[in-house]
Formats: sequence, C-alpha cells, structure tokens
Amino acid sequence: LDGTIFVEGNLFDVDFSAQRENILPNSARPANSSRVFYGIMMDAGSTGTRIHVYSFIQEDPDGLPYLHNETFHSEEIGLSSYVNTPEEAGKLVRELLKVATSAVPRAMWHKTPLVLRATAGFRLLPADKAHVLIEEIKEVFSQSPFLVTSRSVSIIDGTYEGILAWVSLNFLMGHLHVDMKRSAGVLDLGGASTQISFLPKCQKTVNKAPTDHVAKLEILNTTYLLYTHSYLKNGLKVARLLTLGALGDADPGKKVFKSLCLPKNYSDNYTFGGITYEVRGNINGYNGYETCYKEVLKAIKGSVRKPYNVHENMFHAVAYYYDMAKDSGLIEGSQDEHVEVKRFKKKAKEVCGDKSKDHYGKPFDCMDLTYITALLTEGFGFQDSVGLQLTKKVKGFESSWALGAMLEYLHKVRIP
Ligand SMILES: O=c1ccn([C@@H]2O[C@H](COP(=O)(O)OP(=O)(O)O)[C@@H](O)[C@H]2O)c(=O)[nH]1
Ligand SMILES: [Ca+2]
Repeated sequence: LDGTIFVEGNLFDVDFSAQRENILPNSARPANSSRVFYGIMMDAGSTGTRIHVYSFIQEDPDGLPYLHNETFHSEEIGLSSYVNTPEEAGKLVRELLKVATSAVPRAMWHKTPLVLRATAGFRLLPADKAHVLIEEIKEVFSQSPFLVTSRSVSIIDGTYEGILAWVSLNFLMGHLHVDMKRSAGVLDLGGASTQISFLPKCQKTVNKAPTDHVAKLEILNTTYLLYTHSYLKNGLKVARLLTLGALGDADPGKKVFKSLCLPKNYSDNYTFGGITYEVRGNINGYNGYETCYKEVLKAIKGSVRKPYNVHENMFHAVAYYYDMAKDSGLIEGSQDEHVEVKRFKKKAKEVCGDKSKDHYGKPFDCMDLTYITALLTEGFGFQDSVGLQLTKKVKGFESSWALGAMLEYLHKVRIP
C-alpha cells in the first residue's frame, strides 16, 4: 500500500460490544488466512450512501486477487444532500462504519484500507460546500480504527467513475483474469450523472471519438483504451429538473415548474440536492408519450453523444436502468434479464398513456421511462432491437464501480 498514515486504536464512540462475540462471519474466514485481506469502499452517490466491505484472496502476488466476500449496506440518502448540515453527513458515515467494524476481524482493522469516493451529487455542489463535507468525512475517518491515508476521501471525476464501473463488471465476470476480448460494456444511470464505457473492437470508434472520451487503463502491465464518458446532469433525478426547466434556477422557491410528462392533476414538491422545487402537471395540452418525449429531449439534445459504433459491444445496464425496469414491471428482477431497447419505449407509452390511474404513487414514471428510452436511442444511438443485459449483481456481488475503485486503490489497476 502507498505511504501509510494510520490511526491506531478505537478513538471514537462506536459501540463495539454488541459485535465482539461474532466479529468475523464464518464465510469470510478461508482456511489459509495469510492470503486474505480486506478493503472498505464507501460510495457517496447523489441519492444514496453505501458501504462495501470486501475480502479478497491473493493467490498470485503479481496477479489480480479474487473477491471472496462482500458485506454491503446502503442508506437512501446522499451525503451531498447534507450540504448545509455537514455534521449530519458525519453522523451517517459513522453509522455506516459500524458495518465495517463487524465485518472485518478486529485484528485486521489497522491494516484494512478505508476509502470513500463521491460522485455526481458532490460534483454539482459549490466547491466550498463540497470541501466542508469532505473535511467532515475525513475527520470521521481519522477517528476510525481502519487504515486511512491522504488518498482515502475524494470526489472522483466522471471518467474515473465510468472506467471503474467497467472494471468492476468485467472483474466480476472474470474477463480481466482471462479474456479481455469478451469484455462487456457498461451503462450506468445514476441520480445525477450517467456513464457509458466499453472496450472498442473497431479502431474507428476510437479514432472518431473526442480525445476526452477515450481513457487509458492499465491492468497487469497491459494498457487498454476504453471509450468512456460521463454526462453530468444526465442522471435520472437531475434530468427531471432539466425536463422541468428547473435546474440552475437561482430562486426556485418562488416558481412552479410544469411538465406534460406528469399527470395533469399532479402538484407536489420535488427535492433534490437539498433544494425544493414546486412541480405540477400541465393542465393545458395533451400529456402522453409523444409530447413527453419532446420535453425530455431538452436534457439530451446537444449534450449526449453517439459513439461511432455502439453496436459492436454487448452492454450491461445498471443502477436506475435496472431499478426502473424492475419497478415498472418490465423485468421480474429475480435474476438478470435481457431486455430490448424497444421494450422501454413500449413501457413508456403504456405508462404515459394510462389515463385510468392518477399515478399518485409514481408520478414520475412516464417521465423517467421516456427519458431512459430517449437517452438510449437519441442519446447513445442504440437501435430498438438491441438487447441490454439489466444487471444488479454478478455472482452475488454488487456490480457498482466501488469494486473497481477498491482495486484501483490497491494498485491492481491503474488509470494513467
Ligand atoms: O451499489 C449501488 C449503488 C447505486 N445503485 C443504484 O444507482 C442509482 C442511484 O444513483 P446514485 O445515487 O449513485 O447517483 P450518482 O451519484 O451515481 O449520480 C440507483 O438506481 C441505485 O439503486 C446500485 O444499484 N447499487
Ligand atoms: Ca452511482
């Protein structure tokens, strides 16, 4: 590990007594524990804060480790929403750390790296406010019994996020260990940003891409060129604000934002990133899929770019692609499912056209499904007949970028 400054001892008031009896879950203790190590990655997303406690087995010191176990816990509030109450953010981080103290054996605490990476929710905050939150998290980390370094807490840029999601998925599928040619692309739809990442098979895809859409990635001394890009503000929750024309409004408290994507009689507050907006359905005009589609294009046209040949790759669609497909009944969600792009469109039409329901339970479903359809087709250029693999977990492990970030922190992958 890199230059290690670590804080020893239990300097803070987490109640360890409850966990003392069973610190190490049985499944996390392989026969030869000398080759086992742990790593803790927190994901400070725009709509949630999660902790992944990994245990790895290192067989070949020069190769990639194997993921042995993951303890995962998620809270549905983004740390960035505590923009004006940083001590609340600290409290949540401290709470989540209890998951780590019970998942990692006490004897390993001092050599287990503790890392937090923040994504688009933080990127959208004013720099000074983000700084205060980051300092608060660093303070909580410094009081933890884990291995904390100067690299432990940071906001990652979208390119990193996209690369790391690709690394995670392909690591879990075994492609990084064996055959990179079989790698799969990743579409990640978060609350505030969205990423597309794949290993181009044809040179023209690289040549035709703007230079900041191609990133170098080094795994075990081999360098790969990935097509990757993150679109800030194109995450599902921020795209709602773009569709409503509300994003960036200096004084949203005084206005009402309307959309033809919302049920006509709908009226409520919508909060994102610590700001509340008053939103309504549009009484005047036809609300349905076609009019909604035109509205959501405001968030896509001129900002999302089509890769030269997006069809050369098989893609896994994660995060809100999966959640929306599951919540709207497009997939069962019992296991990963292959879904053609046109089924998102069909579902969007069905939901937007359903006047029988008032949609009070899920007023944004029409907007969200229409946005996903438009993002995939108008945005990235997927044809209707293309199938996407909707993925939540691979082999029982979360398919989040967090695993890739852990491997990067451990110097197993490098982003030069
Ligand atoms: O380990 C994770 C982390 C996030 N998500 C999904 O990611 C979306 C939320 O995105 P996030 O809050 O991370 O926003 P971002 O900061 O990425 O824009 C939701 O669909 C979550 O279910 C997930 O499936 N697994
Ligand atoms: Ca995310």
